[in-house]
Amino acid sequence: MMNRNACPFHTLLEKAGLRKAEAKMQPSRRRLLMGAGVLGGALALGNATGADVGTRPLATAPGGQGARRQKQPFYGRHQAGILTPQQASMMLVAFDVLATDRAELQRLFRLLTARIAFLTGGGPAEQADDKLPPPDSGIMGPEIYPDNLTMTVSVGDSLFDERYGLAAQKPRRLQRMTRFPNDALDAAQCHGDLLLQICSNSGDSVIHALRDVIKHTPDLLSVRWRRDGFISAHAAQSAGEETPINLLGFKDGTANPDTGDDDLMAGVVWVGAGQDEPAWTHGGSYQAVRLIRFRVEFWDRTPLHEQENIFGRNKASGAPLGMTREHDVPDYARDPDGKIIPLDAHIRLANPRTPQTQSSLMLRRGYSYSQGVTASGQLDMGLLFVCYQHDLEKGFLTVQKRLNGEALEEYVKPFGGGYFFALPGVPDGEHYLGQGMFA
Ligand SMILES: C=CC1=C(C)c2cc3[nH]c(cc4nc(cc5[nH]c(cc1n2)c(C)c5CCC(=O)O)C(CCC(=O)O)=C4C)c(C)c3C=C
Ligand SMILES: [Fe+2]
Repeated sequence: MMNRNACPFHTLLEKAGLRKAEAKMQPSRRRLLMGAGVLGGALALGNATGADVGTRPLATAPGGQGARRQKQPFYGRHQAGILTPQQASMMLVAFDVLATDRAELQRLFRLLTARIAFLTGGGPAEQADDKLPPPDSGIMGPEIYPDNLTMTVSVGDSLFDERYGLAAQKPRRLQRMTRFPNDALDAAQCHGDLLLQICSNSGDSVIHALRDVIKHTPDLLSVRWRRDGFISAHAAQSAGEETPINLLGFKDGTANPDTGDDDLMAGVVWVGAGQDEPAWTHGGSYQAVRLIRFRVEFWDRTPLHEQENIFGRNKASGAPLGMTREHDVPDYARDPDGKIIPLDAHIRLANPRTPQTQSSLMLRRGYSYSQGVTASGQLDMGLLFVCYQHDLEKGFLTVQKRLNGEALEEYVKPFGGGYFFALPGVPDGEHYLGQGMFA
């Protein structure tokens, strides 16, 4: 077999960051283990560089009280919840904005900033006169624990219509999601002026955070659609070291770019000065959300080798077909006819790993969903696909076009979602989310 290190093609890919996740795996696992010994229960992680705390692995995998005290700093150059290692519970909630003018919209963003800063930091639940409705729902008791909560705010293309005079400030690639050939979009579960991605160690903190926001914004926000998601508690507690398994039984997230590599994140995830985008967008990211139902009954009757050929990976280990370890890197140049990994395998279409397709990299942060049964009596479960990229067209749209017609389509049905722009972070307590839009 050819020595990969001597191969100029691999050297190029490595330079381009494609193999860095693998290279970084060992030190990051070592830090995790060291941290577990030193810190015991997890505590707040610093954000000294101003970068998203997710660029550093969580120091430990706490349970009980430790987990409830785990905190993701709110202030920084980027919002939390993007590079942050995936927490166990998530909710996507899309809103229509009811603000009647620009000043009211600014009030909304100030209010959201204040609530998120409080909820993610924790503290005593607000009390009031018992003749008034309690300010807090009370579902977490008298003390609000941070519980590793992140609340990531994104805006949709419709926020930049005529209502608030923001058209000139619209991120250049932000657009309304349109139908792909395999989609069956339900209008009631698509789009939104504003999207909140709420993630936490537990479902009750996620619900508490949602109820808090709704309680504070009755005249400013109206829920448009909502979905709850989860990954296994075990994968979540590993702080990014163990890849979650999706509801088709495959590890999902293996080949994500390394969130600990700041240069790579600057090129893949964050909008920056090198792009033809309004200055206020720098530090933000394009977010594509797709609600995808799985035909699990049909999938569970599909032979294993067919399932594995559809993804191009071994089901148990997550390794690319023909390889042994999950983070082994497929070598498509050595398999030009798809004898080992079929040419229409999901991973091969999604990322052909050529220098030309390097520009379509993205960071995926998907969650499973499961809720009852469909009208036709099938299990209603699937994937809340979420990905972040610095350019929606080069990232999600290009990859989705390559995936159109893939073998996996027989088993999945996208029915909702939308495209959003995740706002840049809030540098300090003097600023608020989205402030740059109003400059
Ligand atoms: C447009 C982007 C993508 C959509 C939509 C998408 C849907 C989708 N994916 C899975 C399951 C897996 N995806 C995997 C890898 C993978 N998927 C995308 C993009 C989209 N997937 C990318 C860019 C990649 C990485 C490819 C690579 O770099 O090699 C995998 C393999 C493991 C992994 O790397 O995560 C699985 C499994 C489902 C079920 C799904 C729903 C339609
Ligand atoms: Fe995928």
